[in-house]
Amino acid sequence: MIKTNQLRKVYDNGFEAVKSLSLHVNKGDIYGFLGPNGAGKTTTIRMLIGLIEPTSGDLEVSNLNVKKNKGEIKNLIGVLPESHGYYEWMTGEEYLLFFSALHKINKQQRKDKVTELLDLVSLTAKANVKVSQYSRGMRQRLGIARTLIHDPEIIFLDEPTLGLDPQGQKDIENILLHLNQVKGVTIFITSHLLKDIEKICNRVAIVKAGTLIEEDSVKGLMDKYKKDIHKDDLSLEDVFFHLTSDGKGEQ
Ligand SMILES: Nc1ncnc2c1ncn2[C@@H]1O[C@H](COP(=O)(O)OP(=O)(O)OP(=O)(O)O)[C@@H](O)[C@H]1O
Repeated sequence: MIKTNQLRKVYDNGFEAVKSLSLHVNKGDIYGFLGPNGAGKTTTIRMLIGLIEPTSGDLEVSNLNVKKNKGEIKNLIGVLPESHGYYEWMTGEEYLLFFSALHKINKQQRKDKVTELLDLVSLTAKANVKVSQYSRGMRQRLGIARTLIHDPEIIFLDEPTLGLDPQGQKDIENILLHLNQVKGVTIFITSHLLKDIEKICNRVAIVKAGTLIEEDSVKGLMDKYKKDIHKDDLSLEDVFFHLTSDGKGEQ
């Protein structure tokens, strides 16, 4: 579903944020893309969605070369960036109707689609309330609904639970599990909340300083490292720290 081969990004100031990254995301995965701050996660997502050009390397999304098929890929993916603005003066329903029009969804189908999505993210009761009055959790759920307006095959979510309380985090997790299991959407997600990632992801990649350290199923990683980390009830977080901490902070 997503394939990168020796993907590399050197920014204009000469900083190499992503170094020879080869990733494989399968159809139907909930794929956790993990790494400390500054590891290159957002940079990688921006290349995968065609927002910035890689310096070198190949990347495919849905069997299409991203560099050559930007227009087509836009129709196949949904994106929730790390920080994004809302049109505060619109109601939740108006906001989704606006984006369904941008995606050129048939006029008759727009209202039905928006009603379905508001229900999916539990915002039906708030459909006619202005976004300016939404809590952070409601905004994130509305953002997820927005990514789904054109029925994408894959969604990219950059820290969707950032700043949410435990209930807000759980709500997002439940929506993502439903989308994946019932609708078959492939999900590429970054998060620093490793306990949640462990619960919902089937596969993960761990990156550090732009380099891939591991890519495996959650169970595969646990099995691989349990002999090195002597701990009962080993968690993904333990494996993450084992692989990424060297006493140094962000570089
Ligand atoms: N436009 C840019 N020009 C130069 N360097 C950049 C640019 N954007 C990001 N970087 C640097 O590239 C590195 C990777 O940044 P990126 O945002 O991709 O990391 P991240 O893994 O998403 O981090 P976080 O977990 O903090 O969101 C960082 O050191 C960052 O400062």
